Amino acid sequence: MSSVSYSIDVSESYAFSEARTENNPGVTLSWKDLCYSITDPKTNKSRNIVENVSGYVMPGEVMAIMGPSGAGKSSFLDLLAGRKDPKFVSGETYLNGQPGQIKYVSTYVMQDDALMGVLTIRENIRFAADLCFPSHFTQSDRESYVQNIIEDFGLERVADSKIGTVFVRGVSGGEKRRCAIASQVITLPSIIFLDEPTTGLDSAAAYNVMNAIKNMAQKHKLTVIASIHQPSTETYSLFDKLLILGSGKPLYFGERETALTYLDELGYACPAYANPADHFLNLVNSDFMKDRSEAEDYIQNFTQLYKDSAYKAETDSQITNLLESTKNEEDKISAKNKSGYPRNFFSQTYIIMKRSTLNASRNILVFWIRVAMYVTLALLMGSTWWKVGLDQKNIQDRFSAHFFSVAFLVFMSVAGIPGFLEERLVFQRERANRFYSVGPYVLANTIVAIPFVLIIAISFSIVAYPMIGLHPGFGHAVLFVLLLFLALFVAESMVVFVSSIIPIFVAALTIVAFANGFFMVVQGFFVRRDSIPKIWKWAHYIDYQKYAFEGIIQNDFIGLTFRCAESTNGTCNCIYGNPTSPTCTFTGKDVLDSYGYTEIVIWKWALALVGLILFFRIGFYIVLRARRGYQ
Ligand SMILES: Nc1ncnc2c1ncn2[C@@H]1O[C@H](COP(=O)(O)OP(=O)(O)OP(=O)(O)O)[C@@H](O)[C@H]1O
Repeated sequence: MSSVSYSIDVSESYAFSEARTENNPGVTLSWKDLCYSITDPKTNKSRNIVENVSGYVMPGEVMAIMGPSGAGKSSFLDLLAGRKDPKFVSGETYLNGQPGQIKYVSTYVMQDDALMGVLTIRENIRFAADLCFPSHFTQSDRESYVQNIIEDFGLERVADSKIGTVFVRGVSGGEKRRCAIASQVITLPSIIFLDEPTTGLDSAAAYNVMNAIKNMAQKHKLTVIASIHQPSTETYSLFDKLLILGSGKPLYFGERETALTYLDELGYACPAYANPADHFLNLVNSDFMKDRSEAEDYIQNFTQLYKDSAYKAETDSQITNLLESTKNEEDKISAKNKSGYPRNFFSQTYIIMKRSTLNASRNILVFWIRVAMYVTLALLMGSTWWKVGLDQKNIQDRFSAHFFSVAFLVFMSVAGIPGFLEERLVFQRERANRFYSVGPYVLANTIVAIPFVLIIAISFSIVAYPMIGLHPGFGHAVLFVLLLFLALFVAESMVVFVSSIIPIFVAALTIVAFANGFFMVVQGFFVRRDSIPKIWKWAHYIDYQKYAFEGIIQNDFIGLTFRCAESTNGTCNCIYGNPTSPTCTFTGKDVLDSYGYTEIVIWKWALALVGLILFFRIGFYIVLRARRGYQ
């Protein structure tokens, strides 16, 4: 094992806790009479979700919050971690016996594993390290930390295996969970909150996860609090302290080792060979009692027994001692709190960009299947509209080709939603744990999208443009690609904007598909522009597909000369331009004029598309900013 120590200078970073050296032995977390109440929307009355909970956990200890389903475990964990609206909270929380901002010294690990499936365990942890270690750490320092935490979590054997996606079978559920935890606690924050870290794992995997956490807590003097559903006997034996909740009330708080003695004293001795956690939880579970008032009395009885017990008195006196002993000390933890991130704006942006590029380029579903689909579509279009020609009868075919190119390309941008939602989860966790802020993330997301959207626009055009036989000349082809690129970029920006508001795949897909369908209707292709009803005119002017389509037809038609139809007796029949044209031809301008497309200026239309990109990207930023980090 590497000998690198974990001493970190907190003055430079907030994702970090203090260095746990001999002079700084971690943070004791204590809380007194914590309550959380909400206003019940049905009855409009106040309802206590957590009631008068007191306790403390020392550095190096692991505390488990246990209780039947609905007992208030997650609510209490959130409350302790400072994630509940202070309006609904009462009671006090202390860091080393003093009030302090818990978010600066803690990390909250949520239940679901927000990881990038196409990256390996090492890559996931390494990117987290890159983001939250201050810049004075060299690359090799960071690598040593990454290696250390991989070893601490027993992940060495699978460190270079991918997490796994729907296409690639990855590591096991337990390994994935350990990686998710490792990548969020790499900075060894003084306090770690874990929301049901073992849920969904078999008992062996659950034990491995908790054992890794326990070892880490002891080795680095971390204070760990975890909500746990139903631990096995082995996992239960790893806890130092227990908080048992029932209907939001404390039924026991104290050493894990004395919990069974307490039950014994009450006359509920744990049978030999029984799982102590199961025994305790079965005893305090009133869910299946038919009479609700009897169930409430049952829990109330346990609450009172605990309130009157020596264990409760001992806890209160310990908390008082803790507060007394630090009363006259300088407020060490709050003094170090200031806003800021471990890396500067540009480093954050660069690291997120690097990770997103790697993620997108390896993600078959997100990107390469889309490229393949666009190329296939280009081939289909090319063979259908093959060398569309310059005859009068082909005018409508040309319009349709342009409409379809824009419409289909932008419609398929919904394929980006699943990839974005996966990335968003990672963002949400990392932001909540103060790895980086919203600005760098939005900027990185925007920059990374550029080459990918460009590849799509080029790969489609390179096939479709010559096959259909659009306006000859390199400049025209480049303009075609540019307009398609801008339209696609607006569509991608709309996708991330909508998905950030409603991060649910089916809902985001429906809304984006609806918006795109609506924009097609008011674009001015199916219905002449001057026939669009007044009530939909506004939509026509904010319709990004209109600007792309009109720019593309201007680019294609202007400068081309078309042949009029000739009747069988040789007379010329021109429906565009001069009906009695002596050359029996008409120009592309004649066509556009006849449909009322007289005011198109390509650069202005391109600017309108850039404006819409900015609109959605700024909207995306505002939505993410408006949400609290953990929402
Ligand atoms: N914001 C809220 N509005 C209404 N009820 C709430 C709110 N938050 C929590 N509750 C209720 O409080 C109780 C405790 O919820 P909580 O999720 O904390 O329990 P839990 O012990 O973590 O449950 P589980 O083990 O099933 O996840 C539940 O009855 C829940 O419905």
